[in-house]
Amino acid sequence: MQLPEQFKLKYQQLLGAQATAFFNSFDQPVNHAFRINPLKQALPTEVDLSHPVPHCQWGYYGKVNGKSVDHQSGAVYSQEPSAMYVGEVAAPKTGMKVLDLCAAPGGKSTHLASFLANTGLLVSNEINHKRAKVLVENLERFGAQNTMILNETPQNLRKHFPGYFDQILVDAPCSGEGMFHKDPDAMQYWNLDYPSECAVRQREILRDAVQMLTPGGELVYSTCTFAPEEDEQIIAWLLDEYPLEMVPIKKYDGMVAAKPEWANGNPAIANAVRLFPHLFKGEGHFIAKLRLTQAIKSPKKVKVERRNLSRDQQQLWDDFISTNIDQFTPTELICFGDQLYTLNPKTPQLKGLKVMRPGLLLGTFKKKRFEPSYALALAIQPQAMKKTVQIDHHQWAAYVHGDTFQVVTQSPLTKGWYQLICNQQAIGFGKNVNGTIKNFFPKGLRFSVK
Ligand SMILES: C[S@@+](CC[C@H](N)C(=O)[O-])C[C@H]1O[C@@H](n2cnc3c(N)ncnc32)[C@H](O)[C@@H]1O
Repeated sequence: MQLPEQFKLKYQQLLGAQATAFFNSFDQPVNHAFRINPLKQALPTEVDLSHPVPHCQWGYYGKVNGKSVDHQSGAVYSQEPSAMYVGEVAAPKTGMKVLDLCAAPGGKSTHLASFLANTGLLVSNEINHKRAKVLVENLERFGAQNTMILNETPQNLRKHFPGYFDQILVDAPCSGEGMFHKDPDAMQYWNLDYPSECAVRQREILRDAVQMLTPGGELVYSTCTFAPEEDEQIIAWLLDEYPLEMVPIKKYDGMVAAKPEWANGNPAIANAVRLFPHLFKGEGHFIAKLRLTQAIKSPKKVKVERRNLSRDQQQLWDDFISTNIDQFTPTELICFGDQLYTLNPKTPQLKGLKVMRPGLLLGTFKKKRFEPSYALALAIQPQAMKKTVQIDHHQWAAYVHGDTFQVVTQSPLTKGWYQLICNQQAIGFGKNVNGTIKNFFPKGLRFSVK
C-alpha cells in the first residue's frame, strides 16, 4: 500500500526498529471478526464459532454474510477485532446509566448493550443525522430494550445531563490512521497537521463529556488512530485539566502499554493500551479508561419524563400484550405522536433534545388498532411470546423482500399477529389472514436474497 510519505517519516521516527513491520502490516489481509449477541437466547447458526477472539467474550474471527438470517435477526454484529476491545474495557455493570457519545454506526453501543443486558439506561448519541439513522437500524436489530437514541451535539447534551452518567464512552472522531488498511480512501484527508486538528475537536468533545459524569463515573476514550496527538497527548491533557485518575487496562498478547514519552512523560498514561497492527491481529486502536474522583458539576435535580398515554391507547396496548406476549412489562411508556415507546423511569425531560428513539419503539396507534413494530419483534425472545410461527429459509427470503407468503400448519393458525422465527431467531412480525402472512418488514430495510 502506498502510504503518505510524511506519515512514513513520522512513524519511522516514533517506532524506530519496529517501523518496517508496522508499514508491512498495511499489505497483510484485513482481519474480519464479529460478536454474537447475548441478548438473543439462540446462538447464530450460519457463522463459524470455532475461532474465538481471546480478548472479547462474545468475539469470533470470521466474516458475516450481510444477507443472512444471523445478520438480519441481530444475532451477530460485524466488528474488527481491535474495536472489540473498547466495549470489553468499558464493560459497564448492569443497572448503570451509560452514554455512548459518538455512537454511529453502533459497534460499541451494541457491545455496551450486551453488558447492560436490558438493565439501566444506554443513551446512544450521534451528531450526524444520516449516521444516526443507521445507528437506529443497528440498535433495533440488536434488540436492546433500554436504549435511548439521540442526534445531538455534545454541548447540548451537557446542558441536559450534568453529572448524570456512571460511564461515558467517547469513541472519538479521529484521523483514522487505523482505517487506511481497510479503506485506503481514508488516506486522502491525511496530512501532517491533521492529527492536531482532530485533537482540537477531541478536546472540545471531552470537555463536554467530563461534565456529564457522576463522581466516581468512568470515562472511556478510544480512537482508531496511531497519532500521539490524539492518543497519549489527549490523556495527558485530561489528567492535567480534570480530577481524573487512570484505571489500568489488562493487556492481552500483542497489546502494549500507551507511551508516556509520546506525551508529557506522565507515567500514569501507560495504563492506557495500544493495539498496533504489526503486533496484534486487528486494525489498530488506542483505549484509555479514567475515573472522575470528584464532582465537576453537581447534578441538578433532574425532572423525569412522564407517561402520557390516553386511556384508549393504554387499552389498545394492554389488549395487544394480553393476546400476544407472556413476559414483557416495561415500567413506563411514552407516546411520541402516534408511536408508543418504552420509557426508562430515570429518563430526564426530553424537551430541547433531538430524539431519534426515547426508548424501544413498541408500535404505532392506527385509528382503533395497534400495530407492533419490527423493533419489538426483534427485542422479545420467542419463548416470551404467546404466538410464534416457524418459517423456512424460502419464506424468510420472501419476508425480507417484502412479499406475503403462505404457511401450512397442522392446525390452522388463528387470525392476528405472529412473531416469525427462522433458525430459532425472531425475524419480525407478520399478520396471519387465512393462512397468508401479511408482510410488515420495514420498507427501507428490504433486500433480495440471491
Ligand atoms: C469513530 S466514529 C464512532 C464509531 C462508533 N463508536 C462505532 O463503534 O460504531 C466517530 C463518530 O463521531 C461523530 N462525530 C463527528 N464530530 C463529532 C462531534 N463534534 N461531536 C460528537 N461526535 C462527533 C462522527 O459522526 C462519527 O460517527
